[in-house]
Amino acid sequence: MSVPNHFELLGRDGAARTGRLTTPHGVVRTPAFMPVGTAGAMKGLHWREVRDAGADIVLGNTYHLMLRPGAERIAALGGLQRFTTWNGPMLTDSGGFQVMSLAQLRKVSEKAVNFRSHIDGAAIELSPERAIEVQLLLGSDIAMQLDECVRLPAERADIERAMQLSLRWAERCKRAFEQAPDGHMLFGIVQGGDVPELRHASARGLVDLGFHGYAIGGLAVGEPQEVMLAMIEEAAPILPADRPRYLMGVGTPEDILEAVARGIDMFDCVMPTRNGRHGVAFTPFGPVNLRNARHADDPRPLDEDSDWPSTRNCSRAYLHHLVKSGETLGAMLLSEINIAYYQRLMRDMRGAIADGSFGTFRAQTRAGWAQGDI
Ligand SMILES: CO[C@@H]1O[C@H](CNc2nc3cc4c(=O)[nH]c(N)nc4cc3[nH]2)[C@@H](O)[C@H]1O
Repeated sequence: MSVPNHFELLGRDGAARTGRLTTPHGVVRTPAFMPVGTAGAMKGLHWREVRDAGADIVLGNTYHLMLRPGAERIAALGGLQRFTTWNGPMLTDSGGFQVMSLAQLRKVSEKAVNFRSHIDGAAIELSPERAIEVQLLLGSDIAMQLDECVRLPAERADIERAMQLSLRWAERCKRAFEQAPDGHMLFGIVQGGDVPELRHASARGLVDLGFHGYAIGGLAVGEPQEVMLAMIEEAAPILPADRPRYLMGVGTPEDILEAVARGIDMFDCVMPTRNGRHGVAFTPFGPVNLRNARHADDPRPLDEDSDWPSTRNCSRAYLHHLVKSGETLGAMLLSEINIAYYQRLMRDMRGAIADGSFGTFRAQTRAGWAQGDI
């Protein structure tokens, strides 16, 4: 039985693509950046700011939400969209990655991953079937398979073991997802570390199973950018051209630009909000650290040409003062400024791909970042 396709390719420019992904809660324009609302909130922002900044879809995490407030409780309260009042498309990660990075005393077996909650030490078992059950209870529009993500560098034998386990878990997730309501999607996740032939085997195995979309995982885990980009080049051409491709956990504006140039459609990363909370703004001329004393008397805004009010109106001196004073408003303003910058980058890439000028856009954008902040 073929898997329904909710993705429509609208244009291509080289390997770069622009399209539309239709979900039960709305349409997602691609290339798309998904702000990360891990535990059902976007740190430092109201949902209306996330929406106004141009985000079509946000990400939530199974691991966090199943531990607190609990998947059954969110289902009883109407599902994640109603519970959070975001009310738009949502993608949920399956928990595989968070278990590896957050849980204590975790043990991976064929059956499941067993761990103790980092919140209260409760013993938890997360199987492929439970990971799907949780995401169906949350009601996310796009669910992710349960997988095992190996941090790099790693031994080839361990990368291969985790890749093969993830493929077997992909099949179990696909079976468990058969009861999902119409329109909801399940993405497989390509593993294989930094080993090309393991990336090929993983991608081919997932395509043989058939998914609504395909994520490339096991990256943005400490490897150099050139390794990440090389693994995209190994995996992307094997994935169906008419289905969405999602690079998990990525990344900086440059990572995203270069991944779009290699055929990636969807991204998520904590960087815009995390760096915002640490006083760093993303701009067309590269990152600007507002903690730096050089901003103390600077009346200029971060970018007078920006269409985002805070970026165009707040002086660097004010942002520097807020950050140095530890005012909450500093973290809030820089988080919205960064989310708005990422969404503007995605919007500009969609336009450049649509009119065949992505190559020029890529060169001009990189030149702006290289110029640095003056
Ligand atoms: C380097 O910065 C740290 O790393 C994270 C971003 N990097 C990342 N790589 C990921 C890989 C996977 C994967 O293989 N599978 C599943 N299911 N989810 C994933 C989620 C991922 N996120 C940030 O959260 C930050 O803490």
